[in-house]
This record gives sequence, C-alpha cells and structure tokens, in this order.
Amino acid sequence: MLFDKQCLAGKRVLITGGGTGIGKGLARHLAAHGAEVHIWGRRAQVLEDAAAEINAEVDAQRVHWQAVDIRKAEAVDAAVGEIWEKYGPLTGLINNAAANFIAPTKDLSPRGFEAITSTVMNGAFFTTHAVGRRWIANGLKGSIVSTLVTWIWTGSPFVVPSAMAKAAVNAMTMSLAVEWAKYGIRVNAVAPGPFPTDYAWKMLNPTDDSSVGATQADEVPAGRFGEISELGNLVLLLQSDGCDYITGETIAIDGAHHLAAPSTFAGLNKLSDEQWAHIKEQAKAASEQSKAQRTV
Ligand SMILES: CCCCCCCCCCC/C=C/C(=O)SCCNC(=O)CCNC(=O)[C@H](O)C(C)(C)COP(=O)(O)OP(=O)(O)OC[C@H]1O[C@@H](n2cnc3c(N)ncnc32)[C@H](O)[C@@H]1OP(=O)(O)O
Ligand SMILES: NC(=O)C1=CN([C@@H]2O[C@H](COP(=O)(O)OP(=O)(O)OC[C@H]3O[C@@H](n4cnc5c(N)ncnc54)[C@H](OP(=O)(O)O)[C@@H]3O)[C@@H](O)[C@H]2O)C=CC1
Repeated sequence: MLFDKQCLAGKRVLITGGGTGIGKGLARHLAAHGAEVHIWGRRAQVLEDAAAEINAEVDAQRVHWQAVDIRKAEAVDAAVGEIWEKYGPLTGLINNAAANFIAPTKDLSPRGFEAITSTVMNGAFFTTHAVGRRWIANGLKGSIVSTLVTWIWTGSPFVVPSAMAKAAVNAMTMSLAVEWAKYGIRVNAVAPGPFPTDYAWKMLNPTDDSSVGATQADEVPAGRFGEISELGNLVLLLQSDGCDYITGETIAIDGAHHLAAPSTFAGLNKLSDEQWAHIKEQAKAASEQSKAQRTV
C-alpha cells in the first residue's frame, strides 16, 4: 500500500455519486485509509449496498449514505446540515455525481441539455456552497475536489452539455480557490481519462458503432485504461494535509490521452441517423432501468 492505512483518520469526506463507479471506488479507497465517508445518490438501495460492502471490507461502520438529488438546492443544504448535526463537520467534499449521454447536438432537446447541465454544474455548485459556507461560518478549513474530464481543455463533440458544464465547474474551481484561500479552503479538481464504469459505458458506448476514440484503450498512449486505485491515490493526496499549497488546479490523470488528440468523440461523426437512433434506444433503456430504482 502506497499510503499509510490510517493516513486519513479523522477526515470526514462527502462523495456525491458515491454509490457506483468511480465514486464508489473513491469511497472504498478513502475508507480503506481511515476516513469516514458519506455517499450520496438517488437510489437508496444502491447506496445502502455500497456502504454495507465497503464497511464489511474495512470491518468498521465508516461509510454512511443519504439519498439526495443534488439538483435540489434545499435538499442538498438539509442533507449537509444533517451530516454536521449527526456526525460533525466534514473535512472534505468530492463533487463526483454526473449525468451524461452521447447525442448529436442538433437533436438534443432543452430537457436533455438541462438533465446533464443541472446535475453537473448546478449540483456541484449547490453542494460546494452548502459545505463551503458552513466551513467559513465555523472557521474550519476544508478540501474540495471535483471530478471533471479532460474535455474541459479539448472540448468534445456529441457530449456538448457535459463539456460545457464540466468547464463551468473548472471555472468554479479556479474562482473559489482564490476567493476561499483566506479561509483555508482548497478547491481542486481531477480530470480522468477513460476509467470504464458500468453506467458511464452504457451512456457513452452503448453499441458497437459507438466504440470510438474517447472510450478505447488502444488510443491511450499509456496503452490501457485507468485504474480507480490510481485515481484514489491522487484524490487521497488532495484530501490529506500533505500538499495544502495546491489549490485552484485541475490535474489530468489519463495516460496522456488528451495530449494525443483522439480522446474525444470526434469519431462518431461518421454515424448515420439510424445508428444514432439505435444508440439512443440502448442508452435510454439503461436509464429507465436505473430510474426505476430512484427513491428521490
Ligand atoms: C478529451 C476527452 C477524453 C476523455 C475520454 C474519457 C472517456 C470517458 C469520459 C467520460 C466523461 C464523463 C462521463 C460521465 O459523466 S458518465 C456519467 C454517466 N452517469 C449518468 O449519466 C448517471 C445519471 N444518469 C441519468 O440520470 C440518466 O441516464 C439521464 C442522463 C438520462 C438523466 O435522467 P433524467 O431522469 O434526469 O432525465 P430523463 O430521462 O427525464 O430525460 C431528460 C431528457 O433527456 C433526453 N434523453 C435522455 N436520454 C437520452 C439519450 N440517450 N439520447 C438523447 N436524449 C436523451 C430525454 O428524452 C428527455 O428529453 P425530452 O423530454 O425532451 O424527450
Ligand atoms: N468513467 C470515466 O471514464 C470517466 C468519468 N468521469 C467522471 O467521473 C464521475 C463518475 O462517473 P462514473 O463513475 O463513470 O459514472 P456513474 O454513472 O457510475 O456515476 C455517476 C453517479 O452520479 C449519481 N448521480 C447522477 N445524478 C445525480 C443527482 N441528480 N443527484 C445525486 N446523484 C446523482 C449517480 O447515482 P444515481 O443515478 O443513483 O443518482 C451515480 O452514482 C462523473 O463526474 C464523470 O463525469 C470523468 C472522466 C472519465
């Protein structure tokens, strides 16, 4: 193990979207290094199962969950208040929840745009605001890390609402790093390349035709996908007290993918309307399955 098993003892970190994929991997990694972790999502059973799984692994009740829709500012504020009252102040926040699907921009409806941007941009702001203003009011320092993506620098066709909203969270990162440095609040972000997770791949690579650049391991100069433990180590460092002078940074962790150019969805330019209809049908089927489990 690279870091001491207890290096995050005394830390209390909230991870939005912590019940699945990367968020769950980060929850596991931080809990395995001694942190108390709070995970959010909209499906109670998914969160309960994730918390139970990790707690069994670490042999302690270190992971707690709340069903919260981060698009609802009042629900976010109430849930953060509940953590403060029941457990004590958070020391860290990971803005990780997101929504996304690939689609030709000309065919996007306003509601499709809103579904993605309200989650990625508004959700990250509401959570950051609810946590940050409590830190400031209580005179506490804290660490915020947002999970972005390298297309904040390159842009990417066919995921325009995501690219726009992630770029907005990058702007929030740089802006608040300056505004909140005097309170001891650090605001950073990570920009992962491809780390295949179940749901993201159903949304971004739902059919054989959609297997292009951004989701292909052989187009990563490092020749492989990322491993969540690597991302976990980076986030752990940013959540520890070991590098407090880093703030306002977005750190790529992508095996040099975005520097090598094919890491966007540009390859989807060749698809026909029929192929797009099939992609939408497959992605929507996955969404419907997940929506049926939502409790908020
Ligand atoms: C340079 C780049 C290098 C990087 C390379 C790395 C490669 C990977 C990079 C990955 C980066 C980011 C990844 C992610 O963010 S993956 C996250 C995936 N996870 C999720 O999306 C979880 C949450 N998802 C959801 O909640 C749903 O799936 C959904 C996104 C659909 C939102 O659900 P919601 O209930 O809010 O919305 P509705 O179902 O009511 O739909 C709202 C409108 O959107 C339209 N819609 C929905 N799905 C599609 C689709 N597949 N195609 C087109 N349109 C869609 C839907 O019809 C609604 O609109 P209308 O009412 O007008 O019909
Ligand atoms: N996988 C990859 O290669 C990459 C991923 N990323 C980023 O990493 C993060 C995690 O993605 P990944 O693990 O792959 O995908 P997942 O779909 O597994 O994770 C997204 C999580 O967000 C939660 N979520 C979505 N909407 C809301 C909402 N309104 N309120 C609360 N929670 C919500 C989902 O839970 P629920 O639906 O139950 O609410 C889910 O747990 C995202 O920010 C993504 O953009 C960045 C680059 C690459």
